[in-house]
Amino acid sequence: MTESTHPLVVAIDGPAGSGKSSVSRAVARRLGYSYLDTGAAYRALAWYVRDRAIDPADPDAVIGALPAFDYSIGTDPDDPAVRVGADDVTEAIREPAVSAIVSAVARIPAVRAHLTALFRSIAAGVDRPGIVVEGRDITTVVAPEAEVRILLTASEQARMARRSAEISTQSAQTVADQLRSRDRADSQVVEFMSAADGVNTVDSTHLDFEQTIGAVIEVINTRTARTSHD
Ligand SMILES: Nc1ncnc2c1ncn2[C@@H]1O[C@H](COP(=O)(O)OP(=O)(O)OP(=O)(O)O)[C@@H](O)[C@H]1O
Ligand SMILES: Nc1ccn([C@@H]2O[C@H](COP(=O)(O)O)[C@@H](O)[C@H]2O)c(=O)n1
Repeated sequence: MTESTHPLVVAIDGPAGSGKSSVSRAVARRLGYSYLDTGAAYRALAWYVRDRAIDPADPDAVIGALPAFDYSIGTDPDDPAVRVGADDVTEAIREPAVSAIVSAVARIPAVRAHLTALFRSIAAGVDRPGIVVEGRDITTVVAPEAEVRILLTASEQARMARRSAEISTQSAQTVADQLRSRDRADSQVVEFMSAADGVNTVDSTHLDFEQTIGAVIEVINTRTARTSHD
């Protein structure tokens, strides 16, 4: 067995509202790992484009905005602050107006290539022994060689109920419609509804939050024990 020189990568994908951010963050905290929310970068770009009145459906205009898009994110699970230039956009990127346009920005191949390179460089540079990276294409595109790859899923009904419990400013029906339409748009671009070869599925439909964290850590322990014996 040789000493690893790069942080152990735990890649987690899944549909909207499956618990990727909250569970990944909690798992990273428990294991003393870094945490990278890749959706935050797509959201921040959508926020930036909107802020500058650029049409998110115009790929050339969005690509033209990339060189000046000065993005940063914290990888400490206790402080994953998101900034664009001097603006702290941690809260703003969660607004429904950003959620409504993020899929249009995320479907542009040059945007995906730009952000994928950024994610890889952030993940390689962390100073903790591991990093949990979550999104839609982490197990398949961003880090297909990750030591641990997980599809975190839950039934549409469970995801909608959890999400609408968080959002008091919109009706349950509106929240459900938006979640469904974002998944539909995103799944035309990347596959995150079913697990790729070698990816472990954790279905949290009948698990509470704590049980889901436990199930993810169990996969990590199993996969890393196996890797260290290879
Ligand atoms: N197993 C679980 N049981 C109950 N609630 C959960 C569970 N997992 C996550 N949640 C809750 O579900 C909600 C959605 O979770 P989270 O925001 O982490 O999902 P997500 O996959 O990152 O969503 P999105 O892709 O839309 O950003 C949160 O309120 C979270 O606390
Ligand atoms: N790896 C990823 C991550 C996210 N996206 C796009 O960003 C949107 C927001 O992501 P959340 O995880 O915060 O919900 C998502 O709807 C996708 O459009 C992506 O394409 N790839």
